[in-house]
Amino acid sequence: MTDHQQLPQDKGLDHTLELLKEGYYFIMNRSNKFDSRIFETRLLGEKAICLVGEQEAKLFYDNEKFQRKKAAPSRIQKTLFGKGGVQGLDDQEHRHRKAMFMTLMTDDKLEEIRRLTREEWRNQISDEKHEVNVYEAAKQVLTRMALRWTGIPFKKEEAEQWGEEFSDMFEHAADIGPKHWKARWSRQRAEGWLEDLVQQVRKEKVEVDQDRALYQFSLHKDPKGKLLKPYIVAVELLNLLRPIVATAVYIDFAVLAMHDYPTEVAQIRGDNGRQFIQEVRRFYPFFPFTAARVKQDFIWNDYEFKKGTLTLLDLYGTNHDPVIWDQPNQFKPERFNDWKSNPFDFIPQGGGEFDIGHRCAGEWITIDILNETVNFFSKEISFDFPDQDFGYSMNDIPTLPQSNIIITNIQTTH
Ligand code: HEM
Repeated sequence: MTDHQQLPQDKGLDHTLELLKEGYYFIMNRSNKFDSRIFETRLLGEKAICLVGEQEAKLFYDNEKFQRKKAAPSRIQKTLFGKGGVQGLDDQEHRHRKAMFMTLMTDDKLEEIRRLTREEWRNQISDEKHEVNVYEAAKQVLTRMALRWTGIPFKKEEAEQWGEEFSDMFEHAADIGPKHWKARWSRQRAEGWLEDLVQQVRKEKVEVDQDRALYQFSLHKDPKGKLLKPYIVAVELLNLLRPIVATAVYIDFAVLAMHDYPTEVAQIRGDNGRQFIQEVRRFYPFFPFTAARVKQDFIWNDYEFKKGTLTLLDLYGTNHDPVIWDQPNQFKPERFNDWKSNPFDFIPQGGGEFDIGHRCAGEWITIDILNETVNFFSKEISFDFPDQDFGYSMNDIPTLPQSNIIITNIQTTH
């Protein structure tokens, strides 16, 4: 018997099917039912603790209490993350690898992200076009931008194929059946291609810009002073390429927001784009939650956490937590006018610190891509929204507007 409080328990043998059915609402539904920001459930045959809220995020990002080793399910590793990448590392090894990513996030390199995004949107929609599928166009724009930014040589006609493979990894990560296998196959192909490229860079058989990720990752040394294995470099390059292309999901939602909240478009034109983008990242669903394991036994708020227990932090739920957000289910960019954020309240891309924690390495890149894109759509082109299904489901992960957002009668205005 324990003297500590019992965690509210989601009764039943396993709740994986409910997770698939309830999608983004799975943790919130139970948190509301138990009137508790912490509860216990069972997923994929094991006990899991679920957390939602700011204080709970603070707990989750405490490196003394949680670790990432073996936190991601194997099927997600084989599609979304890859094996041996930064997401699954801890402590000194994690800090060292994360620094490899964060040294790319300089003002100059972010400025280049903005310039390349602008250029590639202009290339994509250079002439008047009758109809554009925004999601598909965004993936193509971002694939070319990401390959250029990382310094990866490619032929123009190959870009679309690479874009499809990068997309398979995040579009079908949680699927079962043939789509899952397609995602695995895409990852294997992309890793193989990048591994070869890394070997060529090391043997100086290909000319590459030394300032770019391809070169820097290829020659990066681990804490023991050894070069990373080529397949690990490939996994980490995909940790840049894949999520840059995944930003197409937010782009699609940003254009949906331009349709659903037309008064806000005037605000963007008046240079209030940043608040609009932050609200897109808060309001629309993308990553439902993130996972870690208890590093060592500890007590928190009189609840016992046992070493090794899988623990999920609800990112979507925390971004819709009424304790943090006034009218969380309303789209209100002005809430960010005077917003004083801390590392644990606004967490669409994870919380905590960038350098010592697992917060998304590409958060600034994401904001810059969205900024340029929203500027392009609101200031450089005019277009119409034909009739289409603007709805999106809350149980597909990741979800998208049913129609992918189609725009017609596109004219450049500059
Ligand atoms: C589409 C927008 C994006 C979303 C929604 C997103 C979301 C996330 C989330 C939820 C995490 C995990 C946080 C955690 O487990 O605590 C993460 C980690 C990461 N993201 Fe992103 N991300 C996005 C864009 C990017 C971009 C553009 C890049 C790189 C250019 C990137 C690179 C990474 C890396 C390397 C990690 C692992 C960090 C670590 O484990 O220390 N992400 N992202």
